[in-house]
Amino acid sequence: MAPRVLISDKLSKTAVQIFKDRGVEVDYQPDLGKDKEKLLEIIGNYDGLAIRSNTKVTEKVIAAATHLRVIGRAGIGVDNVDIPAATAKGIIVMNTPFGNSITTAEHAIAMIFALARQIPEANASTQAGKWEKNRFMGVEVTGKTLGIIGCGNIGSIVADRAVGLKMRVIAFDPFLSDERAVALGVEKVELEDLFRRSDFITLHTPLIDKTRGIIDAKAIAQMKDGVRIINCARGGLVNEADLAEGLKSGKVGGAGFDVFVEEPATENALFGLPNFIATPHLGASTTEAQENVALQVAEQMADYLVKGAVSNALNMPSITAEEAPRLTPFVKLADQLGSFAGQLTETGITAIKLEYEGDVAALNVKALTNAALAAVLRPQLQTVNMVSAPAIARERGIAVEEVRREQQGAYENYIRLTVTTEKQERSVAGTVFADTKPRIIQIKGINMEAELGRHMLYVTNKDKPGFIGRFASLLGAEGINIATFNLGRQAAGEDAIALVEVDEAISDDVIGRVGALEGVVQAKRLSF
Ligand SMILES: NC(=O)c1ccc[n+]([C@@H]2O[C@H](COP(=O)([O-])OP(=O)(O)OC[C@H]3O[C@@H](n4cnc5c(N)ncnc54)[C@H](O)[C@@H]3O)[C@@H](O)[C@H]2O)c1
Ligand SMILES: O=C(O)CC[C@@H](O)C(=O)O
Repeated sequence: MAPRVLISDKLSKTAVQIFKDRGVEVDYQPDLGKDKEKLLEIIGNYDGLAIRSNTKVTEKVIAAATHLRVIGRAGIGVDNVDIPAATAKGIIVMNTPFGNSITTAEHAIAMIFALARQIPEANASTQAGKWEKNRFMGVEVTGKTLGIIGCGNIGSIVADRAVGLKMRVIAFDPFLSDERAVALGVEKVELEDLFRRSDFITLHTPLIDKTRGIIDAKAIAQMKDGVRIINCARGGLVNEADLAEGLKSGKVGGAGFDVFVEEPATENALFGLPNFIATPHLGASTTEAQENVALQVAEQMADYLVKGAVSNALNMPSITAEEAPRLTPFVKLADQLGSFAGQLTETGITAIKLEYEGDVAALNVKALTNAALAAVLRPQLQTVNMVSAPAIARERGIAVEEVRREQQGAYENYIRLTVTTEKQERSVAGTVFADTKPRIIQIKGINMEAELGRHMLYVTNKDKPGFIGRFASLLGAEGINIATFNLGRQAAGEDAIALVEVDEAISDDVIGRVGALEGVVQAKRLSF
């Protein structure tokens, strides 16, 4: 029977034709993304789901998707897809990482000009018959400083265009190498410096814990009077209430937003404020970009459903059909080791080393290394996948080393991942037992044996009596159920580690209070 794909958001008709040409049945329902109940009702009938951003692929949708094998995002951001839930169910999530980057960068540049010359307000006033020539005094962009927060795909294209406009371009991106900054013609700066020096600030990061509210009242206070702020990346990067205050007081001279905390944004505190320009998440909406992403997503999904070929997957490496059964548990282990280290890494990575020992060293470790690299980089780079990870690591000046030792040590097979940053070296090791379940067996040289669950808490502390009681009481008082509790320590009284699985995600408040417990050195929430 031919595989069936549901397209639940508005996609170029090119996608429909490509699916058909490649032997895939296709059901095009462009407004279904808005109808959550209907989606839940019918999703069980499909092998593939092609989406843009209107369809929210929640845990509930995935639970109802009894036959789903692949979700294809015609675009970049996959924050509308519960990737861990999809991964747990073996559903591949793919995106089209580059198809709309130029278009989105152009939207940001359009916002810069629209703000500099107040084009939307001048247009409305002129068409209202007012001819207010003196009201709309603009500024030139030539010679002005543009601060780019997040210099990845889109940020780099914005930089290139802005350099062409004779702007002075500075960028804050903790993962931007000095060499890449030089190649782009941008000056790499610290965030405070960027706030202090920029005439225009444009955001191009994913929305992650580190970037949520990266522009808030404190940041705005450090900026130049009259600064203009552009957000064509994700709602939530800028605190909307704080920006509203900035616009009202005149501290912020204007803001151009394509994305909002709540979308669709039909009401918002920013609407109607002086020199505030809004577009309804149009960053990717050009004929060219929509053709690109529709064509690419349909090709990728059809190739997977018909031939089993995997490309641009965010949760799966490229593996041939023959290798799959033996490699799969090790891919999962490599992904867990990388994800563990990546979530704990907060500064620029300089090197990543993978050591394979025992049986695993004889396998196609390339796929495993790629899986680990993608997982290490994923918290910072939304678009990274197993295919793109090695190139991105190279581009960012990260040295990747692979070591194989086929003789066995204490374990039949063993993978150790070491991440070196500008500040420290962190290693984590794991194995796969006969039950094919990956286990973490060593963190920072401390032995333990733990299975990783969806919601984990990682605590490092001084090994002193009383810690476990205080910790468990705090979680108990919050009604947080502990699923597994794994401990390890260097030696009595020295550094100790607790790796704890809990049944639900832990709030910022609770994680802060765990961190403040006596004896705790670090407390971090991790999700897998
Ligand atoms: N408006 C739209 O329609 C539209 C279209 C496409 C993409 N987007 C969004 O644009 C954003 C950028 O996309 P991209 O393709 O350039 O992604 P990318 O992954 O190529 O680049 C993101 C960059 O952010 C950097 N970064 C990560 N953490 C950071 C931090 N704490 N501070 C500063 N920089 C940090 C990364 O190092 C990376 O260079 C994403 O949020 C994406 O979802 C929006
Ligand atoms: O599909 C769209 O219109 C938006 C896409 C954009 O947000 C993305 O992340 O690619």
